[in-house]
Amino acid sequence: MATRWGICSAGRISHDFTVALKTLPHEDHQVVAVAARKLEDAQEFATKHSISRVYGSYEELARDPDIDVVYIGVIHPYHLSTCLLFTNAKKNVLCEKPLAMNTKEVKEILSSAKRNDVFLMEVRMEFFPASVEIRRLVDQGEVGEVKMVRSEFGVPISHVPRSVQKELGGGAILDIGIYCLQFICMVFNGEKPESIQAMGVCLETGVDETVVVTLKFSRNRMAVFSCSSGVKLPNDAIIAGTKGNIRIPDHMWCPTSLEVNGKETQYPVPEPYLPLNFLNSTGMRYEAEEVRQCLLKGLNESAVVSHADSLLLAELEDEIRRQVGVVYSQDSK
Ligand SMILES: NC(=O)C1=CN([C@@H]2O[C@H](COP(=O)(O)OP(=O)(O)OC[C@H]3O[C@@H](n4cnc5c(N)ncnc54)[C@H](OP(=O)(O)O)[C@@H]3O)[C@@H](O)[C@H]2O)C=CC1
Ligand SMILES: O=C(O)[C@H](O)[C@H](O)[C@H](O)CO
Repeated sequence: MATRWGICSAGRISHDFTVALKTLPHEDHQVVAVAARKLEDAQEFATKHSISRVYGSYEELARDPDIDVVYIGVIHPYHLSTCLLFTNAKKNVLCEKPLAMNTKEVKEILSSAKRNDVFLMEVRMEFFPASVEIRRLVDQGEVGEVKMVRSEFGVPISHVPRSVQKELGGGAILDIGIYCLQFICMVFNGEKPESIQAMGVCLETGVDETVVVTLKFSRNRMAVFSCSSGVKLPNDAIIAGTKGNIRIPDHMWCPTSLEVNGKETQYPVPEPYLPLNFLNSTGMRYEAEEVRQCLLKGLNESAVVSHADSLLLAELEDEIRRQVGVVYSQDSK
């Protein structure tokens, strides 16, 4: 029996995720419905992706009994409301990053998933083949004890309204710095840092443009990352251990190659059948398959990206924003 997906929103990443799903066997994954705020947007999306069921509201999708899991691709400020809508409708959920605007919202989402006994996961980078290999190398001590992790993600996206306008969830940390945090948490296996120091500069809109963060972990291990919505950075990452290192040479948030002690290996993702909005988005197919496997086993969370992982990420995001001075309206509700 195929896993039947409903797509919430007809936006850019929803397009990419749908393309990613179509790279998987049809007998395993089927996109059966799409919902958007405007019916015409959903209809246009459905035509492009040959989706049979079309809804002009998220509520109609929530009422569709033939959906096994909903992919939420709305912008960050609407992750809470849509996660609550679908979990309360007993729907399993894969929600885009960041899971929500702050820790309080994440806790509300996680408790709703638990109360409704449904699966929920935040979109993360852990499932790319290159990320799977990184986890294997680190777990097996191939570079010795990891003592230092460095990462960066900078792209000039000040022209993207949702990346810079506070009411749309703008800010580098929640949009792109989150990948650096995910990477660090992945390498250090979800361990909470002993201390964190952040410094950043903000736009006139009150959201962070560029942030530099240092994290100290137990056993004198360190991590540092920088993110910026104002400039392009090399966007590589390195994991330095006592016996060697692993380097992600480019686009560390959607990795397709690794250099292990200087030896490079490619980990390609499938070619898309339609042009993508974002780099290497077909790599999201691997997370979709993780969802399917979890549902087949009757699990409500993935062991690879657990609810505790999402909670830690939100707590780190909150602390960085506190130190940098970024406050969203959602923080005072
Ligand atoms: N995993 C990844 O690689 C990526 C993840 N993302 C994440 O995905 C999410 C969406 O990003 P992206 O696709 O670029 O966003 P879009 O700007 O394409 O918006 C996505 C959808 O959000 C809804 N929306 C947009 N603006 C508003 C608004 N002002 N009020 C209410 N609803 C609105 C619309 O839904 P509708 O169609 O129903 O009208 C829209 O289609 C973000 O949270 C982002 O962090 C983004 C890029 C890559
Ligand atoms: O998740 C992402 O990859 C980011 O949202 C986008 O890549 C970034 O905002 C550039 O559009």
